[in-house]
Amino acid sequence: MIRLEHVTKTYPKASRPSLDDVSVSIEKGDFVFFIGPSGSGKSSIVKLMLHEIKPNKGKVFVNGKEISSMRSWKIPSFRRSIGCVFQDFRLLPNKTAYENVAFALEVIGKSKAVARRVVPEVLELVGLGGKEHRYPHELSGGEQQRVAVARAFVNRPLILLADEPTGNLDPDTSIEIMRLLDRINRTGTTVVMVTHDSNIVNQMRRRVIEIEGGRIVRDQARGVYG
Ligand SMILES: Nc1ncnc2c1ncn2[C@@H]1O[C@H](COP(=O)(O)OP(=O)(O)OP(=O)(O)O)[C@@H](O)[C@H]1O
Repeated sequence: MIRLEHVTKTYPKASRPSLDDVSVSIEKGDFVFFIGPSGSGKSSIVKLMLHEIKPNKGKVFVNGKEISSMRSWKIPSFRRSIGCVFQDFRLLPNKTAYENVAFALEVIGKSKAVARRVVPEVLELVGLGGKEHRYPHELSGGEQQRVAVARAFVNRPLILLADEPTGNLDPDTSIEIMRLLDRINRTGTTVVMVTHDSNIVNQMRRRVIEIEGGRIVRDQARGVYG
């Protein structure tokens, strides 16, 4: 599903690589945590997977395609095929929960009729039934993140990337968001999550890949934070 082959990434003006000869393979349906100290290269891995940055050396394969050589006009639709959730939710502030989720369908050309059928379903799934018409500022942080998860999942992506999705949430709310990601994973979606949250990692007991100084130092099935 996702494969990095000997990937090295050195940002312009940097004196040393942020990722140094990283190779990793993530299968369909996996649930993977990327952990490691601040600045170790975790977000850079997510950015490579989304083709937001390009490797200096090595190859990145997503869904069987080598994305490092993808034509630029194909990149927007490629990105839309991956669900993304971030620490800061990134909802559109002037759109309701319903509209935020419906917007993800609109941009891939789905009709309003499809949105009317699918959006309430997915908002129900994330536990926001009845709050469809609230604006982000009328929702708690946890609820906003649920909207973001609904938006990421509404197109039933094969891959969901989550960069510190619980970073702004309290422990109980974080666990609720993890339950959702776990449910999504059980539908067959591959979930890749960057986190500093040791409790979450220790509770979930999924694959843990630890990065330090741009290199993979541990790759453990059913791992702990360490
Ligand atoms: N656009 C950039 N230009 C130059 N250097 C960058 C850029 N983005 C990241 N870096 C550097 O690359 C290294 C890895 O950064 P990255 O954001 O991948 O780390 P991270 O593990 O996600 O950190 P954190 O946990 O703090 O979010 C850091 O040393 C960072 O300073």
